[in-house]
Amino acid sequence: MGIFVCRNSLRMLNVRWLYHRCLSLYNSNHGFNEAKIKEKLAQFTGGSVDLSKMDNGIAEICINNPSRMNAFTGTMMIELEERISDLENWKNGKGLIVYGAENTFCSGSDLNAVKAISNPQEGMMMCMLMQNTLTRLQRLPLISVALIQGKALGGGAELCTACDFRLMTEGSEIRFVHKQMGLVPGWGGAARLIHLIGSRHALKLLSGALRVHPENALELGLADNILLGTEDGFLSEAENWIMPYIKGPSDVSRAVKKVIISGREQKLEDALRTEKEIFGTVWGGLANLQALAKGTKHK
Ligand SMILES: CCCC(=O)SCCNC(=O)CCNC(=O)[C@H](O)C(C)(C)COP(=O)(O)OP(=O)(O)OC[C@H]1O[C@@H](n2cnc3c(N)ncnc32)[C@H](O)[C@@H]1OP(=O)(O)O
Repeated sequence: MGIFVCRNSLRMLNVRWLYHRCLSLYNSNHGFNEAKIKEKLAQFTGGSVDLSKMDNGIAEICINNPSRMNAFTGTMMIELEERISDLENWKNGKGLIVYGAENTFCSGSDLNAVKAISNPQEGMMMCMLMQNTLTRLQRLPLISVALIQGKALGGGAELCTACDFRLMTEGSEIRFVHKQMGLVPGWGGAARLIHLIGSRHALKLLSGALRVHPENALELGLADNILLGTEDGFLSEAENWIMPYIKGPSDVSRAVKKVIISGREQKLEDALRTEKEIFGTVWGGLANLQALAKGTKHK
């Protein structure tokens, strides 16, 4: 009996380890040394990444470093990874809102940290850590929304592309300022932007470091809505906006997000097979049986 329990726990651990390897892009095979770059980043302190999970199945991540326009210090990059890990293990979650403290989104990476790790090796490690984290954010079985107030600059612009939807408030802007810093996006923002708006528009935004205002973002398909309320009401407006998409039981809502992830990321045949597997998790499930028993109509 003891051996059976032990074997089972080992299998579960193995499955979880494999699951995390699949969700992440880089591991030691790619020359990525997570412990080493985290040790380095831990030297650049300040700010925090705060997570709150609510009973209605919506979580909020607050990028919190207002004295530097919510720029990501080293410790904040580490914390973001920890918060995403936490959300990966939150089995009742349905939605996620990512926003910045004090009415501005995020001004990218902390320039003090950038200066101190400007050698290419460490820059690449930081880039791999952030790509891993943002890819895992994008692959969460939660419907995610970036609430953009004020400015989303550089890495902040990249962060917002890792969410499923973007809501912008009046006067806000998304701007890939990398070129003006002698850089290109490194947190996966260019690849995601091309998926969102196509390579022609993406090229304009990156090569011109253009400011994208809400109306323009709507036209491009980069933003999904413009919020017109007041500063203290934007978070609840974002919650209301996401509600219709996360209505109903969490297993069904999470299954919907999972079929979208596989359809987006896999080749058609693989995506079809994955869709079948996910279908099998909801077919004959409680929500399915209840809908059948009620004789649900869709008038
Ligand atoms: C792969 C990732 C690539 C990247 O993310 S590279 C970083 C890209 N971001 C930037 O270059 C942003 C540089 N900052 C700016 O352009 C301006 O500060 C910004 C955000 C337009 C705000 O302008 P203002 O409203 O006039 O405010 P301000 O300049 O006085 O800023 C207030 C305080 O925040 C600081 N701050 C803003 N962005 C920062 C950053 N990324 N890293 C470190 N500190 C940053 C700024 O230095 C100022 O601090 P202080 O009050 O002078 O002590």
